[in-house]
Amino acid sequence: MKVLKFGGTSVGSVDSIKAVIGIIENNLAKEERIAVVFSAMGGVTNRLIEIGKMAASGNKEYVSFLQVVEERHFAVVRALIPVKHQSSTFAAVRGLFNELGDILKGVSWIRELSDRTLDLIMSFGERLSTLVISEILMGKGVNSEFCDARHIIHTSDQFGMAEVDFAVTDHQILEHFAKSTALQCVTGFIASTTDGVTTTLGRGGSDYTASILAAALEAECIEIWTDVDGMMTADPRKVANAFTIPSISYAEAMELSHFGAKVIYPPSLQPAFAKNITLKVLNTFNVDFEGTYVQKTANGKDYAITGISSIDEIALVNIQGSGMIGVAGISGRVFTALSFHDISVILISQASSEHSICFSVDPKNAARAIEVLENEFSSEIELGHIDSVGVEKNLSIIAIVGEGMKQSSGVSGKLFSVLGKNGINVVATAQGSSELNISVVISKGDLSKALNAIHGVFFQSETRSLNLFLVGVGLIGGTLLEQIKNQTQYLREEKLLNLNLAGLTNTKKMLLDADGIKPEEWKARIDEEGVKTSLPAFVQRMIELNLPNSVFVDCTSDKDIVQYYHMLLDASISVVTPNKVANSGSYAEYLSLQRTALKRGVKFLYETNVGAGLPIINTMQGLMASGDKFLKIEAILSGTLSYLFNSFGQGVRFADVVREAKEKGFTEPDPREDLSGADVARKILILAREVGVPLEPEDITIAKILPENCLAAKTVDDFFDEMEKSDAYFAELAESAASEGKKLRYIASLDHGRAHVELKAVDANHPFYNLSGSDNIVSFTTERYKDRPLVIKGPGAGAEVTASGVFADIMSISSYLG
Ligand SMILES: NC(=O)C1=CN([C@@H]2O[C@H](COP(=O)(O)OP(=O)(O)OC[C@H]3O[C@@H](n4cnc5c(N)ncnc54)[C@H](O)[C@@H]3O)[C@@H](O)[C@H]2O)C=CC1
Ligand SMILES: N[C@@H](CC=O)C(=O)O
Ligand code: NA
Repeated sequence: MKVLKFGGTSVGSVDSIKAVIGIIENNLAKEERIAVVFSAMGGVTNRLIEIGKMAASGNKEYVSFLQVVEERHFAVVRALIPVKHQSSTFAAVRGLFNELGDILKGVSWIRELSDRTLDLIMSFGERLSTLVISEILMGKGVNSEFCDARHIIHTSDQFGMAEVDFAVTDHQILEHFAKSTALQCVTGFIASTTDGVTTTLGRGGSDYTASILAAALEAECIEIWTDVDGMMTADPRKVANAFTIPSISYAEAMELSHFGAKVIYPPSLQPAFAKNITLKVLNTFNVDFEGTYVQKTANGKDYAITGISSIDEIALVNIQGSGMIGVAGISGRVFTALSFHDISVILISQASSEHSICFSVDPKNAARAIEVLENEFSSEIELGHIDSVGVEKNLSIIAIVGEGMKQSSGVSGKLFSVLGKNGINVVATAQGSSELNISVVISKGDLSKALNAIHGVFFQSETRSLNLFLVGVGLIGGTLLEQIKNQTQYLREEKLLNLNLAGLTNTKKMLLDADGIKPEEWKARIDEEGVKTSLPAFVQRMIELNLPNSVFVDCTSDKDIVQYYHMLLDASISVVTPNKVANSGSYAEYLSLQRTALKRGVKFLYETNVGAGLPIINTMQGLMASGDKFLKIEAILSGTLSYLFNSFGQGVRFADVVREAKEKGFTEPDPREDLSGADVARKILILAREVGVPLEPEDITIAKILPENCLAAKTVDDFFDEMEKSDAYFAELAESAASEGKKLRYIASLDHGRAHVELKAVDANHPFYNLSGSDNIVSFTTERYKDRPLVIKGPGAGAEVTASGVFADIMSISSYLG
């Protein structure tokens, strides 16, 4: 025996009822013994309540509202019952509406709507839907019978939420089902007193009906047919990656539903749970989908938790005072007083200091809760033993639920760590000793971010998202987008990582889209949908979006962008950049960025500030962290200058090589920065700071490469003109080195806390002699690398290597965020 229950959406329209009939026929074809329970057509119960209230208030418009409800049922009859059988069904439906019309007329006369009358009015919803569907089945030749549950389920007269008399009910159900072999189409939600007065079963009432039937008939299974794919790991409207939980225990289902998951209402399934009856939650609109099995014990688990649930809005009440410490009975009084006033408590937390108790309630009860407690503890408050009672609003609760928590350690660590890394403050927390549920109270504004971030870390085999916001789509930014485009599939399939480009700006236009901008579409989309660029607005919008795992990528050489780094890091958004401006300003600025990132638990990564993609900064940070001491750094840090000195000479003009370097993407957006030595100075300054030497920009001595006329050039074009004029000067530079068998090298060094940059001619014995192309080289002499220095060498400029260095920083943030 199997009991099938179809909810309001499943019987809400002609099409959905067709699907329901198909499901029933399938079951019958398998020769399964089944019983079916129906809710009222979607929305009808609420409409009937509204109509009842209108009638009671003397509003005559209820009549036309009722006609609309009637027409909905007629439309189903017209569509799904063969014409020759329609008239009897029309007559029966009309009969019910006449009866309901009379009742409402009475209500409008006496202007009173008691709970008892309301139950009677509501009962028409299920009576109508069930009657119509049983007629449809009969029209299709199915041997079926309409069963008005008021004849078999008997209850107390607690209208609105009547209590079932199981002894009588079970007996009547067995008797009724023994009488007939026809398929029983049973009205959900409704029942009656032994005197035949109509009652209803409260929230989840139709599930309750199915559960009562299944328990009495000792069914093997209840199928709850609804409009979603079973119970999900999280609310899919809030977490796009949520997926169906294949198997869940009664206890877990109970916890999830307590915290807002609305697919089933487990308390109403208690009779079935008590008899270990399996429950399946299935989708009427996706019949072949497996759905969720709810059983006493769930089948093997793939994850440490089973699901995440939340309550969007709660208020947190806090009562505290030194007079509470060690005093027995305080919490007893708090909760007795609340329960006496019917205030339901959602979560309770008390620190072991006993100095305060906090609990959360529905915000609409918050003011009353305070009043109740202030009354209860008025004398303690007067004596100063209890400070006044406080309330905090605009909060949400998130609960992670799962029996698997019992066996695995580190679940709460993971929860709090992901919240911390996303800058989400935990206001209160509670874990029951059953270890089935850990709940956290957070600010309402962080709810969506928190749900997505938590879902990402606990359901890792589902794809996680990193949200990228890119500023500057020039050479490096553009190449980065190209690399991301080419890697999207690999990252998704192999690393289960979705790089979601959530925002993009160039100097003209900007575009933000939390759902993502495909890298291959960015140009077209920014053209069509972009709005005028404003960096403050971009940053503000990013912060407002409050997406989890957000990363700001600055691929500009903008000098004013730095001020936003602080704001971003402070909002727990990581920053990745090849732009050296932030790290080469004042030391105080450098330090403050480092500190803010640390404080907020996010990352500020800038590997490409020095040597482009070469692992220079990471290597230094690793050595520093593990306690090595830097004694000396010597380095060639300019790809552009390296290329120049490797290429010019013997008839090749200096200005032409500079042009080539620019075309190859080695130079700064303004090549004067490379040739003036400024770029190298910034880099050695950054390296000095990385090893703890607090230098300022003016502390670096820079040897000049260019003659005065070039340095004085006002524009980049003038600069090239001046270089052409200085050909003889450069030829002389190259020749004098070559004549001694030497090569020119622009070497930066840090020694005994002093940094300088000089132009040297080095011979073949010098370790920096053998370089080619845009090679950079750094040589670290440290306490651990004293006899032979640690050397890193390779191309230190260019679009591909720089963009891939930025990409690697982004990837390291993704691993950090887990
Ligand atoms: N080219 C290379 O080999 C390396 C470059 N870098 C650094 O990478 C950064 C980018 O360099 P490139 O891509 O070569 O420069 P680029 O000039 O080609 O690109 C920068 C882009 O940013 C845009 N931009 C500037 N300010 C902006 C703002 N406020 N809002 C929006 N967009 C803005 C510009 O219009 C330009 O399109 C620079 O900071 C550079 O120092 C670092 C390591 C190596
Ligand atoms: N312009 C720079 C690029 C890397 O920072 C260089 O030439 O090295
Ligand atoms: Na680097």
